[in-house]
Amino acid sequence: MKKVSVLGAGGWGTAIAISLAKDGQQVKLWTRTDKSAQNLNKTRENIKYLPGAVIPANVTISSSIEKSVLNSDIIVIVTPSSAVRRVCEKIKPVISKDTIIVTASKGFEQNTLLRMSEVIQDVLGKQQPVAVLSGPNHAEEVGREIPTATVVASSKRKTAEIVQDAFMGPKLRVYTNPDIVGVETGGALKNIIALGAGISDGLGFGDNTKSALLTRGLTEIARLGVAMGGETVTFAGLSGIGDLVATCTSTHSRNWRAGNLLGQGKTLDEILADTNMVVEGVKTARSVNHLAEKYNVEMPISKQIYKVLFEDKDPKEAVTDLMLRGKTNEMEEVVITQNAKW
Ligand SMILES: NC(=O)C1=CN([C@@H]2O[C@H](COP(=O)(O)OP(=O)(O)OC[C@H]3O[C@@H](n4cnc5c(N)ncnc54)[C@H](O)[C@@H]3O)[C@@H](O)[C@H]2O)C=CC1
Ligand SMILES: O=C(CO)COP(=O)(O)O
Repeated sequence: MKKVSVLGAGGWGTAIAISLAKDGQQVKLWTRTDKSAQNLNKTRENIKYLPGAVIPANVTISSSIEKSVLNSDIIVIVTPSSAVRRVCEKIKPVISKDTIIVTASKGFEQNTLLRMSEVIQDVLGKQQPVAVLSGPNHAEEVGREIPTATVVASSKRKTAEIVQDAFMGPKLRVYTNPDIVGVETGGALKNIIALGAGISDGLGFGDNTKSALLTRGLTEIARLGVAMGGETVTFAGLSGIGDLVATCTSTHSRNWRAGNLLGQGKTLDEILADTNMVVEGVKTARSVNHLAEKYNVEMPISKQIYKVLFEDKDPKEAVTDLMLRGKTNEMEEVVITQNAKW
């Protein structure tokens, strides 16, 4: 049995805590406010973020982050990506150098453009063992114990395998992968394409359109991911195409839902004001606008979505611009890499 702390009690943090507790781990779940801790303790249900899933008795819920991480073997950080640095700063004085830190948040840090695992090592040091958990994993389904598969990536095989053992169970199958960059970028970048898939559905377009968006979206995700150091083949796996399909085709997805409303004519401000949930793709679209420039890669779909989000571009005009973009060859610029190994 492992002692696992889950930091962040939104939908995904709650589902992770439930899944780990059902597999027999000793779980502590940290939530930001006293009020939220009291409510979760009283109802044993996260009514705001994951209604309908019972939080087992072997999950200890607290609003004290210090108490929540004390003596843990594994700490899973699953707040919105914008809060990951602050969370690391808070736990730094209390955690051991051997504790494995897992990031389950999908995004980049806005001002530094760092991946979440890089943010963690920036604060806690390069020696701290770090892993990334990412895959097609809607909290609503994991919380209801619907069979799901996911990936744990780490530069150290032992670290990945410890996390794999802790999470693996009859309802959650866990694969390991040495390609931390590929797994992490796939999980973050698909949120932008999910916004696009939602826009397409909101505009009343069809399956052909969405399939084109996903396929060409995957091309540009892999293009940037490989430029950042990821392996081509990772984007064909669960954290690449797998998560892209789950997110772009599901009404569970907050990114798809936000895009759908944009396609129907709502503004971004209206949409964000109307939800208490995090829509990571919005901030990621900003980061990727800079990352594409930094790595000198073409990301036409992400670029048009950026314009719709932040430059008031009419989504229909964005689609026309994508359709009439300069002619190209499907096989052009395909870069095959495979370097990451243990
Ligand atoms: N919901 C899902 O199915 C999945 C979500 N993720 C990722 O997990 C991360 C968290 O998402 P969800 O759990 O869905 O969030 P959510 O939208 O369900 O709820 C957000 C949670 O974050 C908390 N929060 C907000 N600001 C915070 C801060 N500064 N410090 C600590 N907590 C803060 C809120 O109190 C709330 O509990 C995101 O990066 C998301 O992309 C990854 C896989 C699946
Ligand atoms: O990452 C997810 C599923 O794997 C959840 O996606 P959303 O953040 O769009 O809900």
